[in-house]
Amino acid sequence: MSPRVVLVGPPGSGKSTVGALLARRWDVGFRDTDADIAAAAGMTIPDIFLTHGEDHFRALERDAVATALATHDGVLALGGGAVMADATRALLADHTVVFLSVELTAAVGRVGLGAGRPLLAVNPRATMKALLEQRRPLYREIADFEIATDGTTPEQVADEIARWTGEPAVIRVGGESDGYDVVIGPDATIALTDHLAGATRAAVLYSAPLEAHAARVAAYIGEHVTVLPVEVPDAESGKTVDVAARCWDRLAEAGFTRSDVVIGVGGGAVTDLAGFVAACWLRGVPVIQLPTSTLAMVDAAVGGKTGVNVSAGKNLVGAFHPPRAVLCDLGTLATLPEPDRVAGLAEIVKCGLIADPVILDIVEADPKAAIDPTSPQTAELVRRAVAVKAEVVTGDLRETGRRAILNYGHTFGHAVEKVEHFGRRHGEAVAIGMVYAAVLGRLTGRADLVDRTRAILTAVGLPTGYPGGRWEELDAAMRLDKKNVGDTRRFVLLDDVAAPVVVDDVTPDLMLAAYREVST
Ligand SMILES: NC(=O)c1ccc[n+]([C@@H]2O[C@H](COP(=O)([O-])OP(=O)(O)OC[C@H]3O[C@@H](n4cnc5c(N)ncnc54)[C@H](O)[C@@H]3O)[C@@H](O)[C@H]2O)c1
Ligand SMILES: O=C(O)C(=O)C[C@@H](O)[C@H](O)[C@H](O)COP(=O)(O)O
Repeated sequence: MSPRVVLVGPPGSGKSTVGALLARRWDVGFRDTDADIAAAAGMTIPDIFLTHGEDHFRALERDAVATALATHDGVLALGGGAVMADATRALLADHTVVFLSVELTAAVGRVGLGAGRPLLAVNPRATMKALLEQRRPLYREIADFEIATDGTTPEQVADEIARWTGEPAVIRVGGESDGYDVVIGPDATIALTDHLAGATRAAVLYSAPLEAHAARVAAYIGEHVTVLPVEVPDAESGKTVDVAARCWDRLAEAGFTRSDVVIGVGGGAVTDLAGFVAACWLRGVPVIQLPTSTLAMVDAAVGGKTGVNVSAGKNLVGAFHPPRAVLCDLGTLATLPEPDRVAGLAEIVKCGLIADPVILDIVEADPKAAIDPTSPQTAELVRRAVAVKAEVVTGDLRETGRRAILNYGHTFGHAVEKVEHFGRRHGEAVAIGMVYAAVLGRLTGRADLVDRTRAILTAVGLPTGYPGGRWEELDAAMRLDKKNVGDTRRFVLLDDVAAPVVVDDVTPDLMLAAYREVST
């Protein structure tokens, strides 16, 4: 038996409040070792200090922590000084420990001037400052995860801890009646059976690298529906009208009706194809997306854009067809090749640049963790990026206005993909496109984000330049961009981080100048 999570932190960090919230959320018990000590001694903590001294209290505390770690399976909060004991820190090494950090001002503001806290009885502010400095290294030594509680509510802290400990995040896209959930977690696939209502058949579209996962999905739903496995060519080679037609033939053979469901299992190319196949069959059947790449989770599978490529360009044929649900099983990322994980970070960084600067902070703080499919940072980055897209799409499903900001970096990025005959990863092209857009932003008098954009993309291994001598092809491809209206050329630029604007007044000279600046 072991606590689900152990909360440590200084006085005023909110351990007891957050601990009680988590216990209720998980329907488990909450235990506080300070309360255990007071109950066992039959007196308050201050009285223990006054009557028997701190050394005696610390001995009682060591025993109380050891007992709780061995006998409690819910949420456990330790007294602020418990980590001072070497023996306690040694015991905590085998448990999931979260450090709730708090800065001095907030801590003093929360605990007041020491009422009822023996260690803060004299000169509380100076004593608290010394405690924080003395104990912070010890908290960090034993913590698996640290969360700053300054400026946040206990509910927000509990949410973040729940996510970090693997609880699926559920993000709603659209309204309660016409929207859908995006479920993000280590085993999100298990939610699939919640979304098969009314279906007799399920066509599972997948490509070879996902054959094993698709087989697991088919086995998992096999007792609920008749499964029609449909293997499609991998990556961009599957995003064609011919492949879609072959899928429709398979649905016809299986007698697929409007109550049946298409399930896309794979990267963005598969989810785009699956969505397009579902959008057109019988003029629309439900699709459930099971994205297995970072990019598909944070972008392709969410938002309802479906489509295929044609010789004239990328994604030029398609439909808006929102899914019934999107299940982002983070566990599938373990087999995603690193270049594809890196490519997905481009769309995550994009979300940081257009809407959520915390994304940029997380990636800049630890680029390696951002690439690691098992890191808590990856889970948080996926959740934040999905939240950005969900908020934008909810307000503008068919890209009649604000949704265009999600296209940041794509005008030049899609042109790169076209010029390279879709041979380059979408995320890599978008990365180059974001540098191009940052240069255009500076050239048009907006914030200069070029260096920060280049630095963050380089830190995770994304390209930031493009060969020269290809302007005519690139310019011609950008003329076909779906954002363009009439003869105007529209770009999404940034007045500053999280301040996107859609403009149609970028001159050809500036477009060429920006290309020259990103040319390598
Ligand atoms: N519809 C939209 O709104 C939208 C948004 C962004 C991108 N897209 C589209 O998404 C596509 C890019 O998606 P992508 O980056 O996922 O590329 P992808 O679909 O080509 O997948 C990249 C490679 O990774 C493999 N793969 C995927 N998940 C895996 C896993 N868990 N384990 C092992 N291998 C795995 C795939 O089989 C493929 O070989 C592009 O076609 C782009 O246009 C669409
Ligand atoms: O969902 C959107 O809208 C986006 O622009 C998201 C993009 O990141 C994504 O690559 C999308 O597929 C591009 O849309 P498109 O309309 O330019 O094909």
